[in-house]
Amino acid sequence: ALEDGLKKADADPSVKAVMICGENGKFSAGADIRGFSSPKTLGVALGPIVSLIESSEKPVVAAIEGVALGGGLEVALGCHYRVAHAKARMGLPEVTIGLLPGAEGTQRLPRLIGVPAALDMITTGKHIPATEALKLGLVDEIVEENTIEAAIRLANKVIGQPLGPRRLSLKPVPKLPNMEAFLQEAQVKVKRQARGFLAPELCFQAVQAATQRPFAEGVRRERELFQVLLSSGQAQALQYAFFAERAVHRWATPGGINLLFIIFDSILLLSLGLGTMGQGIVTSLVKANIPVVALEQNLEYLNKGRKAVMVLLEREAKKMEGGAQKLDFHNPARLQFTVDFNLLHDVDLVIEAVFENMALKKEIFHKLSNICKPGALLCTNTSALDIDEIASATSRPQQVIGTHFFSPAHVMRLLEIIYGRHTSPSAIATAMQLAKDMKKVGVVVGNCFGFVGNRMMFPYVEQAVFLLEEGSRPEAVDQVLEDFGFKIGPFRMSDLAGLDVGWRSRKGQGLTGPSLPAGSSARQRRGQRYSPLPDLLCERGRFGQKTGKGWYQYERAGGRTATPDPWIHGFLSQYRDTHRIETRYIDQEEILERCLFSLINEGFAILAEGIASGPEHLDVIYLNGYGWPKHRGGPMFYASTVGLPRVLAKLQKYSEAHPDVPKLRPSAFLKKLVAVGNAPLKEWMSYLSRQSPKL
Ligand SMILES: CCC/C=C/C(=O)SCCNC(=O)CCNC(=O)[C@H](O)C(C)(C)COP(=O)([O-])OP(=O)([O-])OC[C@H]1O[C@@H](n2cnc3c(N)ncnc32)[C@H](O)[C@@H]1OP(=O)([O-])[O-]
Repeated sequence: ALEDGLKKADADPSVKAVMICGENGKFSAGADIRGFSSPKTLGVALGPIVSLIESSEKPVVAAIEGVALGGGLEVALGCHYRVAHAKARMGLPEVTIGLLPGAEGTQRLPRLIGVPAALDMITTGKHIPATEALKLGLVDEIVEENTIEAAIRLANKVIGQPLGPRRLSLKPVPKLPNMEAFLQEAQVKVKRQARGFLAPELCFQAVQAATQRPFAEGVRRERELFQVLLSSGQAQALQYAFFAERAVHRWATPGGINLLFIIFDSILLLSLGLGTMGQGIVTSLVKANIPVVALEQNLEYLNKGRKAVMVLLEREAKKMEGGAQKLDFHNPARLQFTVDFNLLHDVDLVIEAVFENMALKKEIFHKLSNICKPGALLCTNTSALDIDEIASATSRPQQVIGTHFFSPAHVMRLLEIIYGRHTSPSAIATAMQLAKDMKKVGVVVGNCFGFVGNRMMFPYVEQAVFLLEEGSRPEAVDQVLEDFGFKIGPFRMSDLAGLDVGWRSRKGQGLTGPSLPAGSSARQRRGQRYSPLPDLLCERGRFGQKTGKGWYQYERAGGRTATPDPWIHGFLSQYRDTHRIETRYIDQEEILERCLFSLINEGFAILAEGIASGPEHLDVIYLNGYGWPKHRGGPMFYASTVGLPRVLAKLQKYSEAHPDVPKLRPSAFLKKLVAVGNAPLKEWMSYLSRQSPKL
């Protein structure tokens, strides 16, 4: 249609100028991402149209409203002028779906805004607001009112003016005094951050080509690189992740009720507890423009919490400077701090964020149930505690719901929304809407120990520790998982989070500490293999970064640079001697498979139990809350690419070698999927009996 329209306009002498706009207040979100899974190469098809626009003998003006993303922005780059609405956003997000801007965008953008800004946009895929686009020279004008009228006004004004200087393909790439050095440094940075993810590096190479070759040759290079990415497998993983993230918005209750939208105009939200988690939650709420009251039990904690929240908010306000949105946190109508429990009477929604202690949480929920107005929703921030037990302390269990935020809560996008036995559909819908307003990815999951994310993490960490017992070292295990694409391996992660957290929980479960029955075997609990290694480290005060020592050593307490610790190596070999464990060499394949396949195995058990609605939900949780490398699509998608028969065979092998580790025993659901012939991921759920789904 675009091509036809342009040709008609060119051929019609009464047409003096052309304006291109989108429908319904959106310019374009780019190519249909679903189209990339077909072998057709859309980039090759769109590039010539962009060239056609640029070569028009009549001025072409883009009227950008809403979004101009990917191929949409590339179309706008072919236009001679660009007018944007002040609220519009622009970007070349192809990198985030494993591709590059393949419609000549990698060649035109650096010519328009210079190499540093173009590289930044193309290798990160970030969306920028119109105000920033104006500063960069990406658009010629921004308007507050009717963008289309403004674009037509501009088109009329420029009729007759020479178009040569407006054709980006004819412009040289702006020179930098130190282009070579700049590119070298940029490439190192891109490589370091990519960790095996191809698209950012190939995006870099395409922009580099723009600096080294004439336009037409640069375009050829861009197409070659695009084809490499299209067939890399990574693009498929990222495109799967894009749709998986949207699929988690669709959920249903056992009765089949699916409520998507609950609109709240003004909610007064109370965040209870101002520790690290509470501080992050309050910051996120303020950023989402939701009026919030932060409550603490005494003035000392309140003042400490308030100070920390203010620091976070000042930092966020700085980041948002120049943007359309302003943070309004000095206004007491938007954010107030209090120790007055009476304010509970008026709030619509409470997020309790005190520390993980069932007795304390129940006491608070009993109090909330008595004080809060009848419709108020009561959320508990917990990473493992039983929602039903917490709800049992109230007279309104249908309004109690778990909201598992991830630390730091103002940064991490994931929000596990945990549905108890009595939670109502509207409570779930409200929590999902809250997640959306907070720009988080809400995933509805059932109630079980550790919910989805942590429950899958337990066997992964367990295997990592067993591997140490058998002969590996923390840095060797971490290296394998970091090479796979995780930002940090399990031991670095454990040092960061604090070993004492798990220790407290194990003591609470009677797995270690004073409540452990006398005469318990050192390496067995309840008939299963158990490793006391993390407990032994904690007993020696090695809590990780906070104490300067954990699985690694650090420069000081609170230090962040992990160095392998000879003490740990000696301790491990002594431990193996004590327990008569023969040290063996463990190769990278075994490390990777035991850690990942045990985690995936748990995922199959979770699906079979109806704790999550589908594999996409598990993947979204891992991609947004656990640092799973995006270009591998999430653990369940990864399992489907490895092939379920292989995952099963390996689990069987490791399970035979370690019969006292139940988490290595292949789940019945995995076996069934293999038995029916390695079913594709989108069909998995159809093989489950729908007798008693929790979700
Ligand atoms: C090589 C050739 C050159 C071109 C390359 C490209 O352009 S690559 C592309 C470069 N472009 C991008 O990467 C942009 C990707 N898109 C976005 O970033 C966001 O969707 C948004 C900012 C446009 C709107 O955010 P929002 O929070 O307001 O809404 P929302 O996110 O919930 O989406 C609503 C519905 O639209 C759907 N859908 C959206 N876009 C696409 C698409 N391109 N395709 C297909 N579908 C798409 C989405 O799945 C959802 O469907 P559902 O679940 O209702 O059935």
